[in-house]
Amino acid sequence: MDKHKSLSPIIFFFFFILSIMTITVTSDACGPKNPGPIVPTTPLVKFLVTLQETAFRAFGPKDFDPKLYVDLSLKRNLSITVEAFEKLPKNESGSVPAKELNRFMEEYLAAAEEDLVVVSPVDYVAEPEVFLPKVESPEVRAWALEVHSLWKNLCRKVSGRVLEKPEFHTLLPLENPVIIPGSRFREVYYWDSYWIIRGLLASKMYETAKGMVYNLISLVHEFGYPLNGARAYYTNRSQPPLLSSMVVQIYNTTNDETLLTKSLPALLKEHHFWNSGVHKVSIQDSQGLNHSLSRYYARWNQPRPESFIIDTETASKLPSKCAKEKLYREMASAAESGMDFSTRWMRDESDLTTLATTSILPVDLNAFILKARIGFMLIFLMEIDISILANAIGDSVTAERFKDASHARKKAIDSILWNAEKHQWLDYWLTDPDSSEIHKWNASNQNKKLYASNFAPLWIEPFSSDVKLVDEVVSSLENSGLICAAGIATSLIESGQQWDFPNGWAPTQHMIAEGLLNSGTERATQIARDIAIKWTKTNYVAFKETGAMHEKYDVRECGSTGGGGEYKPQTGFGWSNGVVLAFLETFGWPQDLKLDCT
Ligand SMILES: OC[C@H]1O[C@H](O[C@H]2O[C@H](CO)[C@@H](O)[C@H](O)[C@H]2O)[C@H](O)[C@@H](O)[C@@H]1O
Repeated sequence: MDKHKSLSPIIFFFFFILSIMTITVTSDACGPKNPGPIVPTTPLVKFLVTLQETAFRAFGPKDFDPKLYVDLSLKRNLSITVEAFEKLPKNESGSVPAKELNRFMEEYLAAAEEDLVVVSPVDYVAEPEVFLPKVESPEVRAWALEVHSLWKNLCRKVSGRVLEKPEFHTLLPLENPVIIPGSRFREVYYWDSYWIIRGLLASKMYETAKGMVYNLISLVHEFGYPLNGARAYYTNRSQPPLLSSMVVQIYNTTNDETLLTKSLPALLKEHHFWNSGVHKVSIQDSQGLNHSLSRYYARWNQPRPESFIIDTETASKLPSKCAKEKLYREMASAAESGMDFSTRWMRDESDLTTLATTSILPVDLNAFILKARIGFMLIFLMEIDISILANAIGDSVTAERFKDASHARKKAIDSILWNAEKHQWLDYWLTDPDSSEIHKWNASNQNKKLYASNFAPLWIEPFSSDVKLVDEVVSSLENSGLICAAGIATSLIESGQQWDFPNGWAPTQHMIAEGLLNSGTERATQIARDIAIKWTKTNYVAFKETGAMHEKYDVRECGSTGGGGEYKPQTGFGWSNGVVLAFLETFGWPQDLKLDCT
C-alpha cells in the first residue's frame, strides 16, 4: 500500500511529462516549422470577418448567415469605417448592442446585393428557335420555358461602383454578365458554371455562355487559376477544373475558333496549377511504375471568411493552434473539391474535425484533369480537351504533349484508383500526405466506401468507350443502391454533411447519366434515361409545389427538396436549371410519359 502511495507522484510526473511531449509532438506534426502555402487575404475581408463575429454576438444564432457579412461593401474608406467601428459602445458582456450595430451598418456599409446589378441577358428571348426539339409533352414544354425564363432572375453584372472602387468590395470586378447559382450565392461559382453553361446552350444563349468563360479566363490570368467564386475571400482556392469542358461544349455548338485561341493559354496555365506544387502527388504502383496524380489543396489555414464563426466553433475542441490550422486548411480544401462537406474527406465519418482532404487522391478530380485518376478522374478529362483544342488551332506539338499526358493519366487512374473486385474507381488515402518522396501504392489505402464519385470516370471517353469495362461498372452501379426514387444519391452514409445521403446534386446526376449515355450500350443508355427522368420529375414536382428550383434534392422521394437555404418562388438555382434543360435537350420527353411521381 505504502509503496503504491510513494509511487503515485512519480506516475503522475511521468504522465505529466508524457502529456507535454504529446502536445509538443502534435504541434510539430501540425507543421509550425512548415506551415504550408498561404494566399494572404485583404484588409477588407479581415474587417468584415470581425464584423461577422461582432454581429453574431449582437444578433444571436437565429437565421444568422455568416456569408452575408463578408458580402457587404464599404460606403467610405476602410480606415474611417474601422475607426467608427472601434468606437461602438459595448455592453457588460463586451458585445456591441444590436441597435448600435444596426445603426453603424446602415451608415457605413452597403447591402450585400448592391454591388451587383440584375440585367436581362443580351441573348435571352422568351421562346428560342428550335427550343428542346425532343420535348413533345405540352406540360413539359411550358415548364421548360418557365425554367428558361429564370435565367433572367439569375443574371448579374458587376455594378459600376465596384469598377470605380474595387477596394470597397469583396466582389471581384468581372467584365461580362454572369449567371449566379442564386439564393445566398450572389456571385459566380467555378464548377457551377459548367452545368449553367450546358443549360444556356440548350437555351441558345451563346453570348452569355461565352462571356462567363471569358470571365473565368480573366481570373486565370490574374490569379493563375479560376477561383472557387468571384470574391476576394475565395482567392486561396479553385474548384473542380471544368473550364476546358466548358470551352469544348461551347465550341462544339458554335464553332467559334476565337474562343479556342483565347482560351488555350489560360487552360495551359490552369493545367500547370493542378499538376505542380502542392496539388501534384507522385506515386509508385504495385509493378514499380511511377505515376503523377492530383489532389485538392487550398492555400489557406484559417477559418473560411464566409463561414468564420462556424469553422471556429468546429475547431474549438482541438487541442492546439496548429491542429486548428491544419483543420482549417482541410476545410478550405474540401471547399476546393466543391463537396463541402462529405465523409469522403473525413477519417471518422461522425467527426468533422477529422477532415483530411489533402491526404486523398480523388477519383473525380483526376478524371476531370484526364477530364485527369476519378478524384484523379477529373484531371484526366482536362488533358483530353486541351489536346482537341490545340489540334483545332493547328498546334500539333501541344496536342501531342497532351495526348501523351492523357495516356499517362489514364494509366495512373487504372493502376492507382481502379478496384477490380468492386468494379469501381476508389479514392486513395496517402499514408504520409506531407512527404515529398514518391508514395508507394498499397491496396488497403483505397477507400472502399461507396460514393457516386466512384463512377465519375464513366464520364471520360477512354473509359466510356470500353464496352467490357462499362458493363462491369454498370452492374456495380445498379447493385450499389445509389440509384434512388429521385436520382443518384451522393453516398449512402447519413452523416448530416450536405454532400452525403440523402442529398442528390445536379452535377452528380448529369455527369453519371451522360457518361452512361456516351458508353452507348443498351443497358447503360436505359439507366442514363432512368436517372434523367427521375431527376427531371423531382425538379418538376418540387417546382410546382414551391415555385422555385432548389440547390439539391432529397433522393429518397420524388419531388422532395433537400431543405436548407431559402428558395423563394420564381427563383431558379443555376445548376438545377442547367441540368434540367440539358437533360430535356438530350433525352426529350414523350407526350405519354407521366410527370407525377407514380
Ligand atoms: O458558404 C459555404 C460554402 O459555399 C459554397 O459551397 C456550396 O455552394 C457552391 C455554389 O453553389 C457550390 O459550388 C459548392 O459545391 C457547394 O458546396 C462555396 O463553394 C464554398 O467554398 C463555401 O465555403
